[in-house]
Amino acid sequence: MTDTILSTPAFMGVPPRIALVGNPNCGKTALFNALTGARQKVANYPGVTVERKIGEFLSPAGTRVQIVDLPGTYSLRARSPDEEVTRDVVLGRFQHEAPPDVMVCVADATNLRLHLRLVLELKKLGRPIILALNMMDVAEARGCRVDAAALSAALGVPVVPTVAVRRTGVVGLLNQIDRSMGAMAADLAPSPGGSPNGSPCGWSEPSAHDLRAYHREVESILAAALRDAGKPSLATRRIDAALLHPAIGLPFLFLVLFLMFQAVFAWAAVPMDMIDKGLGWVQAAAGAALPDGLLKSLLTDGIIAGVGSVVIFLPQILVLFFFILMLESTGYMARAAFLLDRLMGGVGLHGRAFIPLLSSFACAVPGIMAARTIENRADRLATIMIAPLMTCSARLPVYTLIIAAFVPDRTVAGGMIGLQGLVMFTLYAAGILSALAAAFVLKRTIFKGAREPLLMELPSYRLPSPRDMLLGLLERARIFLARAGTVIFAIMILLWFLGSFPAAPDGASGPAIDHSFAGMLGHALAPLLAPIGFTWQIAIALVPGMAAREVAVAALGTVYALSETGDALSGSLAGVLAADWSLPTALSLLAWFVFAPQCVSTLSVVKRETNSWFWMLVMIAYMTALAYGAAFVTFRVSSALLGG
Ligand SMILES: Nc1nc2c(ncn2[C@@H]2O[C@H](COP(=O)(O)OP(=O)(O)OP(=O)(O)O)[C@@H](O)[C@H]2O)c(=O)[nH]1
Ligand SMILES: [Mg+2]
Repeated sequence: MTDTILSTPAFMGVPPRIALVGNPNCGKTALFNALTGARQKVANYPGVTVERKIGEFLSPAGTRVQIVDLPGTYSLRARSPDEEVTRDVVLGRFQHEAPPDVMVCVADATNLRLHLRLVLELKKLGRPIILALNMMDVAEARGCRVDAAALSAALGVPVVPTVAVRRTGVVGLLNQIDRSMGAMAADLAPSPGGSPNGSPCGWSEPSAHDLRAYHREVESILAAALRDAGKPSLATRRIDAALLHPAIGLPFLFLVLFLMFQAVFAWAAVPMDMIDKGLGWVQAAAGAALPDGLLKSLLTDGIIAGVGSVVIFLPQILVLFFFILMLESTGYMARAAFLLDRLMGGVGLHGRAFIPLLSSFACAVPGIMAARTIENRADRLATIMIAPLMTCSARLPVYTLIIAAFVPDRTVAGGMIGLQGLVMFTLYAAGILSALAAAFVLKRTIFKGAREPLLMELPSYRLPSPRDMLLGLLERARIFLARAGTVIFAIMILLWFLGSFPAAPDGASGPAIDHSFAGMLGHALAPLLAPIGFTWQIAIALVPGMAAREVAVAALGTVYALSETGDALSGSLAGVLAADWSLPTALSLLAWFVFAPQCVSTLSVVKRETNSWFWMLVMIAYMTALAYGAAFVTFRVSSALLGG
């Protein structure tokens, strides 16, 4: 059989392609990761995967197989952009790609009544199908018993039980994939004319009548194969009785979010201090070991001061992601969406907008992409336009740096609440409230439309696996450090160059950076930013800050290191800022960062997802106006109050 696969014309040159198709949250991506060793995002709410992801594996028969992970969908009657991706890939309409050779339908064994309907819809396409009966561990625990052989006979497709998160059944699935490809190749050999690789013609959206017919067919299949339906999870019901309770639900959610910001400060303090000391030591050692000159300046002022000022925030990023990963993997995320549905509706947003917005706390790019799960275009655009107002993790270093420099580290409310954490919480709240306000305005002006109800499956609660949490955090650390080591590193060298050349003329007074290219740029921009209280050093830092938010911090590190007239940077960057800026300037810069248009990657993903330059330009314009206005008001009001 192996040989037939390898020598079959259909597979010559191109590897055979397999697609994972199924309802949302049934474990497709977990299975994809188990098969390919990839680390695609797996989380416990519907709508995690919103684009197609491609991987590869070697089948037991030695065939290199390409596998496509797809967004979850309930039917091929796609309604939202993520579902359209799945429909188009399955039907072979996606970017002129041939349809997959074999489809692996993934179904949640505990919810077959819902999941089998899609299997029937796919079967109608007349192409090879394998059913992966996933979540068998959960089914077993709930006393739900499915007879896989009877199910296979009733459905007419091979069935393989799996537990994707534990890789159970993966070998069985691989063998079945080989068998299905072998059978396909054997079918092909005698009649090369009837290519199953051609696009399946004759697909039409199932009508209401078809859907009813599928429903009846599912019932008769279940009658044959479901031995015991089992009981729904009691734990999930009990937890929901408390956490979705009208009086407890919202306060609990706010408590969780509040704790998250307190923890970002409290838990991260010690490791950050250690990194700070370590960096100081490295900087001093490098300074002492190297002779004065360009190399020493590049290393200590450019690289260590710049990149180091970003790396120090790693612990905070990890604490933030620890909370986000917990919310996502336990299943609480989908509950939070329901709890906030009323609030979202109040400003005209769709309930589904909650997950894109919460994801934007990590980064606006995946947040904006998650808006693909929203069917209505006006609702989707409104969500995309406000997503960058949520405070992304790259802004965390900027906030922390300024807070550390200007907000005293003490507790308020009788020692219960850290003041720095409270200020951080306020900044996040400012972002959230302004996003809601912007949505309110947008939905009443540009994106008018009736509000649609939120329909979303609530997943069962799950205990996050410590291993997955650890891997998830390591992945975040890797991404963060890789950025510090590549983008930020490169920009710092460039900035160091621009800040060091041309050198100051003989006999000039003041720091050399005043006479450099960067200094010229800063001084040129300064009049524009003077009304909002920014110094020329801030003006320099804002420009590379467009590449990535945290670069602004690194840039301040380098600019101030080069501005020092004495030896190397004395004391921490926060200390230098505290001495150089007035409090109104610091507050004004915080206000700027709450609203200012995001990094280049965010803007380009807005362009891609809306498929228009127009919305990207609108975003830049409205956010810049907001940022300038907010910084102006903050600077003027605080200057007046503080008599500055
Ligand atoms: N207990 C158990 N949990 C599973 C199994 N497979 C997946 N999960 C969990 O189910 C949740 C959903 O898994 P995903 O792989 O993200 O599901 P998906 O089908 O890709 O979801 P979408 O991308 O939203 O369509 C995650 O919390 C997984 O850890 C399984 O076999 N057993
Ligand atoms: Mg997925």
